Amino acid sequence: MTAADLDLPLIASGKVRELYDLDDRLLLVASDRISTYDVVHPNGIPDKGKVLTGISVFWFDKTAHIIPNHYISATDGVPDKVRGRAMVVKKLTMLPVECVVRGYITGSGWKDYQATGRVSGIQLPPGLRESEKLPAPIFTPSTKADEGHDEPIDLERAAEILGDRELAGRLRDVSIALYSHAAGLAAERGVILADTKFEFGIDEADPARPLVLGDEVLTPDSSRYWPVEGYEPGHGQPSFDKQYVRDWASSTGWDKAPPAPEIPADVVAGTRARYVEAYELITGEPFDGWLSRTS
Ligand SMILES: N#Cc1c(N)ncnc1-c1cnn(Cc2cccc(F)c2)c1
Repeated sequence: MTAADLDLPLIASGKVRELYDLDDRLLLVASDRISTYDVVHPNGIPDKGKVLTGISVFWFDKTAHIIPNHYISATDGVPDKVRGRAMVVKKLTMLPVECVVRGYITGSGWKDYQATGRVSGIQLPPGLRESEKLPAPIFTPSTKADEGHDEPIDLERAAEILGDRELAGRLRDVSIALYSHAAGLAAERGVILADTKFEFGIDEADPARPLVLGDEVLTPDSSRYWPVEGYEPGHGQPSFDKQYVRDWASSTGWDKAPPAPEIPADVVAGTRARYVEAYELITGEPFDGWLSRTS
């Protein structure tokens, strides 16, 4: 699968997203590409990009009272070719720290905890089980790696990288406030928000140089969502959106090294259904509503 190939200057491209230049703004495009075990499959999931964009727009609206964000529009200025899966956003000076908040101990955090009893330098109580809810959400920042995985850092190192101890503390406080608010709303809808990653920037176009929430926000690609039904500490939890395709990938005997296998039509359809279900559970709205609002 290729990038959206728009007649716009491409600024950046990730595994599943592209960023285009609109002079004083940017166009953030979510593709239908899907990666499992950090490898992108040759065929995508129809409407995945639209689901993730719709979820971001939902959360930008629900969190704007906590911190301003870069979202401008999902219609005005969006080329027809990517309508519904692209956002016009403010051009920010992005901060070089990934702001991860964990409400549950899992993934790389679980591995660090098993090895050291700590995550990103934060001492946790002994005896926690995998996937257990933490006594309180923790801020576990990481550096942005160009290749490979981001490196976990503690708050002091984040302050050094930012060159601003107060800003590091603000990123921690705002990230935890955003996570806690979103986790509360998700819980009301029967979904556990286990952890998430925020990215922030400075809006230099504003004389006040405010801190602004950027990137995608609280999507299944930047977060771990688990169904409350069946939640059980002591082992890994099924990913709300990707478990279906991960289970298939594991059943094929694929060694998880590139190239990733082509996803069969039935697994594509089942995965699309999980993404649409995630949109409707998280937002409380029918997915068709997003498509009609942006078509
Ligand atoms: N969001 C945002 C943003 C902004 N509002 N202003 C300036 N820069 C960025 C920006 C730069 N890199 N990224 C990550 C990224 C996102 C999407 C696709 C990619 F390839 C890479 C985000």
